Amino acid sequence: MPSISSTLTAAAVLLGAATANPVIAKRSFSVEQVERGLYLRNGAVQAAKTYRKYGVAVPDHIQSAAAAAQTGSVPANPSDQYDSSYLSPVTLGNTTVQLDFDTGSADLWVFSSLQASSQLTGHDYYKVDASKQISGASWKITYGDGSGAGGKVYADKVVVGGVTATSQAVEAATSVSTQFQQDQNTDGLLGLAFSSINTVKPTQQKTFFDTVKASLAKPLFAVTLKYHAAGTYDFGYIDTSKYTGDITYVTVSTTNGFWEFSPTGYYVGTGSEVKTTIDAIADTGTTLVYLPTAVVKAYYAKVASSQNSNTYGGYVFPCSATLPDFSLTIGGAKKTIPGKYINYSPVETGSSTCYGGIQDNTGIGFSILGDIFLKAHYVVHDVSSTPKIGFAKQ
Ligand SMILES: Cc1noc(C)c1CN(C)Cc1cc2n(n1)CCN(c1cc(N)ncn1)C2
Repeated sequence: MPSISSTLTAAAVLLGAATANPVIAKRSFSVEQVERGLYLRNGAVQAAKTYRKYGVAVPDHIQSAAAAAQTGSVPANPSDQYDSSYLSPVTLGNTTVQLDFDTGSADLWVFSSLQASSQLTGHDYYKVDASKQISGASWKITYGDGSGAGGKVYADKVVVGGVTATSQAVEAATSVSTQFQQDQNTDGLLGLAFSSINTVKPTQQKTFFDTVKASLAKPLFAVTLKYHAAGTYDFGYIDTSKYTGDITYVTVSTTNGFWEFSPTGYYVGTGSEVKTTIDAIADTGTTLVYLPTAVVKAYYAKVASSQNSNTYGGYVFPCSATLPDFSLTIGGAKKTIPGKYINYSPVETGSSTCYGGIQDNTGIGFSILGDIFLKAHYVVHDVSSTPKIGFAKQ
């Protein structure tokens, strides 16, 4: 078996012989170096990798630090038969509650012993400990649908799927809006947007992900919401068993505190691409998809007997309708919502008129890719360098 170097030499000679001119022309070229963004990775994990790469025993202190790199997974359970929201178990101090993980907000808040007991019926709630209170801190949040809550702030241990934040800001409610009072499934929210939109005053607090990201094996979380079934939120790792094909990544703008990016076109059913730039956020806390008027009109033009109803406040159609798929172009790749996911629910229990999962974004100021879109994809939220979001088909 010839040595590698002799083979390479022979190849070089052959290559040389292949050119007509016996003197190999001298060419020059330069490679421009581009400074890369900050790579936030778990140092011990990277160091251990390097030792292993060169066959060197990993020192114990690096081994144990790398071993300490956290990963975890928690279920995302539909709150009702229509996937109105998804709930995940979280342990705050020594109480486990069911929280709505919300990539569209940045407050971790929970029903608490600060509320009137009449508001706590049917809920698990956080029993505050005055010794853990963050003195002088308060919070107040209002969501896009007008619901909201407010209260005081405590620093406590928070565990999500085994990932532990030893001291996390826990926002204990003193009051919640009627939408939350009437929803006995939701004990609060865990915000996964950027901490720049956290509402705690006078000192803004970090999200759970911001608190733990440096301790994670990889500074990312992945969302697998499902159609009428339990999915997962994974922290610190990518689970290749949860998707098919490639993950398409796009850089996000964090200017508004959201996972915000711009699809460059859309498809209705088997139609051809309509190229148009759409400013959108990925938002697990929003049930439906909200898109520009023209896009929504083009979609329902292909749904027989659909109408934009003043009575029901949005596009409705016969529950028996066959709905076309809807796709967006993200990072040059076509990302599809199956038509059946776009039949959200009957407008009222027992009605044969159904409410669309795609609605008009008028008045919002941007588009929202809520659960109806997200439940068809494996969605990676990665802050290892410039924040980016990745979509793969489930
Ligand atoms: C939602 C929902 N839909 O049917 C039910 C039941 C619920 C849950 N229930 C009514 C209570 C409720 C209201 C809201 N949520 N939960 C989640 C936070 N909300 C958001 C988040 C966000 N990123 N963007 C807009 N709003 C509003």
